Amino acid sequence: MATRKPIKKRSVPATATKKKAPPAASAAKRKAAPKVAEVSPEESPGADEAAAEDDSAGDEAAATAKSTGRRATAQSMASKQRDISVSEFFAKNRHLLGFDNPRKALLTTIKEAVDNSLDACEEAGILPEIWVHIEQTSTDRYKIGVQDNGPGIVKKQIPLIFGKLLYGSKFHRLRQSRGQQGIGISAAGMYGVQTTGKPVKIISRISPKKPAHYYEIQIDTKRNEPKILNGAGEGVDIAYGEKGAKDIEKHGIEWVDQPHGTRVTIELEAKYIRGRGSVDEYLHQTAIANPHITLHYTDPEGNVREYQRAADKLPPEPKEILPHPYGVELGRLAAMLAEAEGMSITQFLSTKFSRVSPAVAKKICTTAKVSPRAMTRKLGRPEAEALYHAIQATKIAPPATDCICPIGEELLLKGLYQVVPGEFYAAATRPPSVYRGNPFQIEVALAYGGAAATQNVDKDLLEDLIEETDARTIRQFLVSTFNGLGTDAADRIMKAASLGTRQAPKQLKPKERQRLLDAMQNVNVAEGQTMEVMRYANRVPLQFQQAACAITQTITSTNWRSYGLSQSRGGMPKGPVYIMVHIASVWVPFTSESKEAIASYPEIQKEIRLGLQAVGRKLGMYVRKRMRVKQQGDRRDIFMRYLKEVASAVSEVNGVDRDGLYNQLLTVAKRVTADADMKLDDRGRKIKEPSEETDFGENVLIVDPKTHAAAIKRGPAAVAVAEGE
Ligand SMILES: Nc1ncnc2c1ncn2[C@@H]1O[C@H](COP(=O)(O)OP(=O)(O)OP(=O)(O)O)[C@@H](O)[C@H]1O
Repeated sequence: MATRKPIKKRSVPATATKKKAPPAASAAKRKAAPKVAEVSPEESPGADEAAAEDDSAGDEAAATAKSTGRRATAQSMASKQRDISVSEFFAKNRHLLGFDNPRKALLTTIKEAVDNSLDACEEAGILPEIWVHIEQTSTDRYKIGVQDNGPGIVKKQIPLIFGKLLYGSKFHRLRQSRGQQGIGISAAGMYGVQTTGKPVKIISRISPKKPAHYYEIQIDTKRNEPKILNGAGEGVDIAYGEKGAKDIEKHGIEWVDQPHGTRVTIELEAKYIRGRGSVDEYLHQTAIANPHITLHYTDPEGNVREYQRAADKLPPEPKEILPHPYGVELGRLAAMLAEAEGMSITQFLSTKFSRVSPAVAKKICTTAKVSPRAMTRKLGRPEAEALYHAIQATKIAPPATDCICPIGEELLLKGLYQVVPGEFYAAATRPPSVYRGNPFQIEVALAYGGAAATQNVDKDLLEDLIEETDARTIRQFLVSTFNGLGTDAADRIMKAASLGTRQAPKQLKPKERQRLLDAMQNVNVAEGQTMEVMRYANRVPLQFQQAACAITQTITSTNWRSYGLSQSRGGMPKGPVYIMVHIASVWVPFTSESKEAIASYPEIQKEIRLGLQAVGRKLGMYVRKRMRVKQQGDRRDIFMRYLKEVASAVSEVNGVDRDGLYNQLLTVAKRVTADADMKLDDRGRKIKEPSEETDFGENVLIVDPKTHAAAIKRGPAAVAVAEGE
């Protein structure tokens, strides 16, 4: 921003400020551009000069335009050129931050607050416990409250964190975290203020020995600065005990009493809809990828869902690293050299970059023909360029990788198994790799098949499930009760049962219930099913812009036919498959500030492909094996159908003992179709015949889908995670 001032000054020619304009033209200019006249000097450092020049430049512009017949002149354009506040920019372009519609606004707000809470807890070494409460305050308004048991925020930082865009602790460091830009929560607060006029309310406590602080904040978009509305601009302390509790209630907020932590409350224009891209889906997927968190979620209808932690250990702490020299571009290198005061080149290279020892630094200097003892600030542009090329030409060890923490194959398998029904699971964590000097790591997990849970339901169970559900329609009942059953499959079941889409499950007559049961047992729901993809970046689920994401693009460009799935060219593979892809990195390259899709860096795509291939190969082995079992089973059925007749006919012709011959033929038939009896253990190995063993390798799980606990979700809460209407 600061760099704009001299540019603007230079762009206004001296003549423009000297000429006196006729009064009539000046008035016309003011009328035509009221916005320019509104700018305050504080808002734009160059605005005062611009305002002074405004009249004369505008007048001259009008005169020149008249004489030349042009619409605008350089001078008239110069009078309109000024600084843009970052908040004003994002207020106008809120879609860039994920606030393009009321439904997404609700999700983005919760996501920013929850991600911050998780980051803060993990950084402080605290097992996270998070409370999320969504409350509807009018037809199109919701109040969201997100609290954590994190370290809290010191008093003076609270206004800056929640009332200033581009302010944060994560942007300038290279360390794996969910947030990285310093925009998220303040943008959510700004959206709330803009759509409802209500301030952001924050309570934070940093120690049980100190009172909590309470602030009501509004962002001043013109200046990108916080405006504190309570306590005469200072915020207030919340007293202990009864009095504090009453104060909290008076302010229309909540606080689950904790020795330390932060709660943010934002009221905003929003829409709550379940299903794909919903808050429910985000929280559910967050729980899968973060087994160490406990989450209490109260939705707008008052349903409370608890996700208890499955792991009592925090993920290892990611280390902060220095930039790797290979990833630093020329401009950045020149800026770093200029900033480094009182340092020799060798000192500079070995302290500001990772993997550069003094010996490597010397080598770089020799290649660049620069003295290793030269002081950084004495270097000109040609030396900086020579150093840049020398860095690229010098062999430097790849960046350290303890700065990234993958989820790990075992937890990936566990997480996927808990929520996705299937019979075959495989996971692969790739070794760390690097793009533009930034370390990253790719993980892929896959769940396949399992007879549809709908086919294992009998009459009594169906009655119980209908009794328990609070779904309003049959479609909602099917989708919410049977995990992995999409709306397409639900529609096919309803069609086969000749039931209407709006019928309520509890109102079905006995005959209709029977038709529903028959259809559930007979419709092949796996047919036409498309692979479901769950994308994650630093353990945060990505729910939008699927097509623009490097993960989706790599999945569709991988050949899944060789792994036993059908796939049209460049399309999503077909089959009952769930795939989860996670990128962990010190800097995730998102395609936009709303952090919804990963940019297609070739290094990242290559790693994703290798991860997909690793689980794909195991899937291929399993699918082929399963097909062989089925083929041999069909073959044996045919033999069995005719063996008795063959034995009788032969006995009639040559008089051999019919039963003896039948038993002999039976033994032969069983032997030649032995694969039909093949049973696999939970690692995918064939049981009984060790000689023909197939090795699926590590991190594969094979289960009996009929006994899968995740297949059927019971009770009213199940509807809450269902596909939306
Ligand atoms: N609940 C919290 N507890 C402690 N510190 C927090 C909390 N929420 C936010 N912060 C601090 O406020 C900073 C700004 O948060 P903000 O959401 O605006 O950006 P970010 O998380 O750094 O990046 P991004 O824009 O990518 O989300 C964070 O970097 C963190 O230091």
